[in-house]
Amino acid sequence: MSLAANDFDWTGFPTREALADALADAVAQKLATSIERRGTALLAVSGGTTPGRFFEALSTRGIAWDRVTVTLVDERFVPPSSPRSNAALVADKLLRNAAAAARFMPLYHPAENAAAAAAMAEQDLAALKWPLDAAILGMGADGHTASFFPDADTLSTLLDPASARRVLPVDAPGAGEPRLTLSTPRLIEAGFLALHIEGAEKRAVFEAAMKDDEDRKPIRAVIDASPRPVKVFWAP
Ligand SMILES: O=C(O)[C@H](O)[C@@H](O)[C@H](O)[C@H](O)COP(=O)(O)O
Repeated sequence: MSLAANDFDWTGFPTREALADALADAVAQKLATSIERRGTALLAVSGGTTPGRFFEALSTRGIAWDRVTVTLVDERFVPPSSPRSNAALVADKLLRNAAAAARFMPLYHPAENAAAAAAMAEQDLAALKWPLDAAILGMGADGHTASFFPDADTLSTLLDPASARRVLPVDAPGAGEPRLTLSTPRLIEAGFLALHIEGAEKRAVFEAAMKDDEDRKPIRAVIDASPRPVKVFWAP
C-alpha cells in the first residue's frame, strides 16, 4: 500500500521483516549508484530500538562496502562502551557480514561537554564527501527526529534550514542525556531521505504531526523543509 502526499511517500509493509528487506534493498541500491558515480558513498543512520532488523538486513547486501562511510544521524553524549551508545548499536548490528568493510565515523568524542564534542565531530566530518547519499531517520513518540527534541533549548537552531553546521549539540529534558545531531540541512540534502517507523502508536503520532499546523513537531518541520518527498517506511 503506498499513499503519496505532497511532502512524503508513505509505504506500509505487512511485516517488520518485509520493511527491513525493502529498506535495505533501497539503501544498498542508492549506495551502489553513488559509488558508481563518485567512487564513494556516505550513509547516516539513526539509533534507538527500531533499526536493528534493518541494519542486519543491510549488512548482508553485496555492495562495495569498502567505499562506504557510515556515520550517525544522532548520538547520545556517551562513550561506545555505554548501553545507550548508537555507535555500539551500529557496530553490533550493521558493521558485520559484508558491511564490516565499511568505515565508521562516530559523532561522540570524549570531551568536557556535548558542545565540545560536537565541535570535534564538526571538524572530523568536514573531511567527508557531502552531501549524504542516504539518511535514515527515526521518530520518537514526542514527534522528535534525529535529536531535534521538541523541548530542546536550541530547537530553532537545530531546525534552521540554512545552518552551515554539520554537527550540533543538543540539551533537552526529553532527550535523556545531552546529544549530538546532524543539522537539518545536512539531512534534507541527502540523495535518499527515509523515515523508518513501526507500530500503531508511531503511525498515529506521524499522522497527527502531518495535520497539526499549530504545534509543529520536529518531524513535520523536517518533512516540510525537505526539497523532495520523504520516503516513509512503516510496518505494524
Ligand atoms: O538516538 C536516538 O534515539 C535516535 O536516533 C532517535 O532519533 C530515534 O530514532 C528515536 O528516538 C526513535 O527511537 P526508537 O527507535 O527507540 O523508538
